[in-house]
Order: sequence, then structure tokens, then C-alpha cells
Amino acid sequence: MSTPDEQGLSLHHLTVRFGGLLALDDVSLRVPPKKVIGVIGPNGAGKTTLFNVISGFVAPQSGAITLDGRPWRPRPHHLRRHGIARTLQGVGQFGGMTVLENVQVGLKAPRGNRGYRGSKSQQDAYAALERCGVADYANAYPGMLPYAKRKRVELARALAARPRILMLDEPAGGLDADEIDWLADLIREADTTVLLVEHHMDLVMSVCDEILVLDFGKPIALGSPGEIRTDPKVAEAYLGAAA
Ligand SMILES: Nc1ncnc2c1ncn2[C@@H]1O[C@H](COP(=O)(O)OP(=O)(O)OP(=O)(O)O)[C@@H](O)[C@H]1O
Repeated sequence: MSTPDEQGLSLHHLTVRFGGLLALDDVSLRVPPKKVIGVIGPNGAGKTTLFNVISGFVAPQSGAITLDGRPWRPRPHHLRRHGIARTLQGVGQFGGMTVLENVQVGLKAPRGNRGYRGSKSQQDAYAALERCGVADYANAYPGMLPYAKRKRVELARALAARPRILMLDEPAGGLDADEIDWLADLIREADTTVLLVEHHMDLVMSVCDEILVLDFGKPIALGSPGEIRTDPKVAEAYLGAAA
């Protein structure tokens, strides 16, 4: 049994090198249940690499990950089993499948040969599409949808499995102000742990409980939105990146 302090996901001193490049440099982070944790930083800071480590796509050279206090080695095809879902930066959906089928792909296949039609997974997928306001497109193909709707389908795909940890990789990219307001409400009401990599500062500041700031792979700040907003090291990292 894990203690309350150990529950959720914890990253301990993760280091990742790509050849001579230090993409993550001694990164530690605690992601407690039901909290929204943001990961920000200038381009190339290591945000996606951090997501790739948690998803099992990249193995760290050193450091460890624990889930509910137990050592955990992530593997991409085991994420669902551990209740972890991730959206992709683009909208990687299968063009030859309908929107509903795309959302069902991440869910458990029905037993026997009943197929997906009328199954629990179909109902769950449809409910997730409704929650994301795109149920009207259930039988359309993703390629027929505007970008913002496809992003909603991608969110529905991740939410359908009712993850305990939802990893959102730049969900606001390419969205207009109204869509971002909608997204902020969805994150606030998700009632699950959210790890958010995002460049849109207003969104990050408005939904996150805590924010980790990376710069050249190094953690330079960790704190509440108010603390991060006024941290001179953070301003310097972004100004340096803009110069
Ligand atoms: N597979 C890889 N091989 C070599 N270098 C890589 C690889 N993946 C990432 N990098 C490098 O590691 C550093 C961190 O990249 P990463 O994509 O994690 O940054 P990021 O913060 O997500 O950037 P962005 O905001 O632009 O998406 C960059 O210098 C990048 O070029």
C-alpha cells in the first residue's frame, strides 16, 4: 500500500542524452492524483522528451520513475493498462476509420465475435465524443473535419478510456480563443490527473496547479502559476529564447 505522499506518478532525477546533447538534465517531478501539472519551457527545452520518457518511447540514461511508490518502467503498449493516456501534438488519427472507430481503437476490444457495434466500447467512445462536443461527427472520417474538431476527437480518444493520468501534448496548438476557452474548461472538469505540455501561457496559467519550467533540459523553476509568472529565471529563459 502506498502512502498518500507516494500516490501518483513521480519522476526521480531523470537524465536523457542524445549523443552529446543533454535533453533532460536531472529532472524530478511529483505528479499527485487529480492535480493539473504543466511543463513549459522554450523550444528544445526537453518537454516532449519528458513525455516520451513517461510514455516509454525514450529510455533515460539515469533516474527512475515510480507509480504509487513502486518502481515503474513505462512501455508504450502498457500505458493503457496503467490508466495513462496521451494525446499527440498533431492529430494522428487513422484516415481509413470513422471518428467513432478511431476513438474505439484505444479501448478494450469486446470479447467473442460480437464486434464493436453496439458494444460497451462503442458506447464509451460515443460518450467521450459527446463530452468533447463532436458526437455529430461519429460516422465521418477524420480527414473531412476541420483541424479544431480533429483535435477534439483526439481528446475524446484519450478520455474514452477514463485515464487516471491524462498527458496532453500541446493541445492548444492551432486552436482559436473560443476553442482554447473550451479546452480550459475541459481540463478543469476532467476530474483526473493531467500533465500538460503547452506553449499557450494563458491556458497553462489558468488551469495548472503547479508548473515545471525546463530550459535546455534543466529544471529551472517549479511552483504555482503565480510563482512562475514572477520568477526572474523564467522570464530570462524566455527572453533568451526570443533574442
Ligand atoms: N530523438 C532525438 N534524437 C536527437 N535529438 C533529439 C531527439 N529528440 C529530441 N532531441 C533534441 O532534444 C532537445 C529537446 O527536444 P524536445 O523535443 O524534447 O524539446 P521541446 O521542449 O519539446 O521543444 P518544442 O517546444 O520545440 O516542442 C532538442 O535539442 C531536440 O533537438
